[in-house]
Formats: sequence, C-alpha cells, structure tokens
Amino acid sequence: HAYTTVPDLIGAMDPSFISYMKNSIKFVMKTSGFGDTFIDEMVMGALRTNYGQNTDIPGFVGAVSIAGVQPGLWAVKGGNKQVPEKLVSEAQVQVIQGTVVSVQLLQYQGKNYRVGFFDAEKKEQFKDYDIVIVATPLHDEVSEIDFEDFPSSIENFPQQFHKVTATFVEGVPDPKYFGVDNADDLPNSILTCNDSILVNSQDKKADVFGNPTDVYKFFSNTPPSEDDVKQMFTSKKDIRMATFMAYPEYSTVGEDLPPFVLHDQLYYVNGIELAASAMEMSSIAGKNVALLAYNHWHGNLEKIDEPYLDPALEKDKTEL
Ligand SMILES: CC(C)=CCC/C(C)=C/CC/C(C)=C/CSC[C@H](N)C(=O)O
Repeated sequence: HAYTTVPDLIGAMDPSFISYMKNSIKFVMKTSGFGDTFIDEMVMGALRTNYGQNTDIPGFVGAVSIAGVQPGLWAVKGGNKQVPEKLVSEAQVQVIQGTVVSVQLLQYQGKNYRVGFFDAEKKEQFKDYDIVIVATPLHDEVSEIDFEDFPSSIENFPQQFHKVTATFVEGVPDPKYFGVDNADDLPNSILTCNDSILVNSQDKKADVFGNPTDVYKFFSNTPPSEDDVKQMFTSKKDIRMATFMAYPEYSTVGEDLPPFVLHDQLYYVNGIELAASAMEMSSIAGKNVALLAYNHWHGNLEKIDEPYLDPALEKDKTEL
C-alpha cells in the first residue's frame, strides 16, 4: 500500500501522529503529563543535538528526536555510508555520476521526462525516462533543478533549511569549559538545553568499528571561532569542520507539506523531511515512493491512499 501525501503515510502508521504534526512537542508532551523540567532539559537537549532547534518545533519531529537519544541505537559496522552503497549494488542499477539541473515534460515522444545533467566531466547530457524520482530536497540553497514545460509550474518549496556546523577535534577537552574540575568527570555526551549557548551538543566519538578515539564532535548553529575552540580544548592535534544545510527549519506547526507526487510519474521522496528528517524517515519515504510508482504503473489504484477494505470483512455492514 502506498500514500500520495506525507500526512496520509504518517497517519496510516498511527492516527495520533497527525495531531503530533499540528502541535508543538512542548504542547504534546505537556498534555501527555510530562513536567516542565523534563521538557526544558531532556527534550530540549535532544532537539538541540539532533535538529539544532527548540521545543516549539512540531511534536512529530520532536518525537523522532527523542527516539534518537534513547539507549540501544545502532550504526552499521564500518560506517552507515554502506547503506546507500549496498542499495546500489543489490539493486544492480546503473549509477551516473553527475548533477541534475533540469527535468522536462516530453509532450510527443515515447518517454515521459527528459532529465538534463552535467556529467563527471562537466559536460551537459540528456536522458529520457518513463518515471523520475527526485530524492534531494527541493529548497533554495539546497538544490536547483528547473522543471520545464509542465502544465502547472513546479518550484522549490518555501521552507528554509537549517544550517549547522559539525566540528571534529582530535585533542583534549578542557573540563572547566563544561563546568567540571577534572577530565574524568567529563561525560562522553553533553547535550545543552539553552538556546544562547554556542555548543548544541558534544560527543566523544568511536570510529566506525566501535573503537574509542580521542576525537570529539560538537554541533553548533554558527561556525565556532578559533578562540571558541581554544577555550574548549587544552590541546589539539587536528580539527575538521563541516557546515551544511542539515535539515528543515521546523519553525511552524501545521503547515502544508510537499506531496510525494509532483506530476503523473514524477515523484518526490524528500517531502518527508518536513515531517521529520532522519535516514530512517528517508527509508520509509523511499519505500513509499517505490510502491507508489509501481502501483501507478500497474494500475493498482486500490493500493493507493485509501486502505483497501476486504469485501469479505464488509459483509456485516448493511445499507442505510
Ligand atoms: C525515525 C525513527 C523511528 C527513529 C530515528 C531516530 C533518530 C536516530 C533520530 C536522529 C535523527 C537526526 C537528524 C540526527 C542528526 S545527527 C545527531 C546525532 N545524534 C549525532 O550526534 O551525530
């Protein structure tokens, strides 16, 4: 079964998730009986770590964020990057390295869409397809794809993305910066719960095989200055920094989310990120879009949106 909108997919998992999307996590947790201290410290700490934001964000992404700070999370030995690598090898697909710049609706040819892209040698190329699935966020400052000759225009969606900086330092942290006297008292993970603090969270990293390292990673909503890093670490061997558009800015609740279908056989996976951005959510959306494309292609319309009701189970119902 597949769904054409994000709320329909999420509501099919559990109808109460719809109200989570329409209210802030603060409201959802308060009305579920949680106290202010738990919300302002634990929930806020989880939100700053995972989304660099605060407890005004919608309850659904807030709940995903709390799921992300529970014990028992796991990673793939050798690195999570193997997930997409194995998807490609298992599916035996042909990967073309390049940057997609346009999708054009074809009116009279055998195929439906013409995809324009710059290949690895920066040469412009075009290829025609029956089905196109966009799996990159269609938002300003994240991607730029022109959709040409569609009966109604397809533009980037209006929501902004949240810029975050991940700083990796191989070195010795200054325990005093975090309010403790000696290094042994410094926890491996520090989640901060105050919007005005530079550091959203800090973590002592293991390598991708689980071996301990002397590398610390901290997230911040603005890039740290050299002086900031000097105050945080008494010595450092190496420092790397990456600033990136990490996930949506979840400032408003109850806003319209992008659909999974942009045109007849043109699909969009990343709308799910406006409900909650996580690789787990992308897997769910990816599977939904694959099923949607399959069901459309084979005319299985009863397997789209409205859950299929077995007529045999309907026999007890009588006409009004
Ligand atoms: C969708 C479900 C059921 C679970 C996902 C829970 C999860 C792992 C959420 C975190 C998602 C996220 C955006 C993480 C950002 S990086 C933060 C990470 N803890 C780190 O320190 O690198």
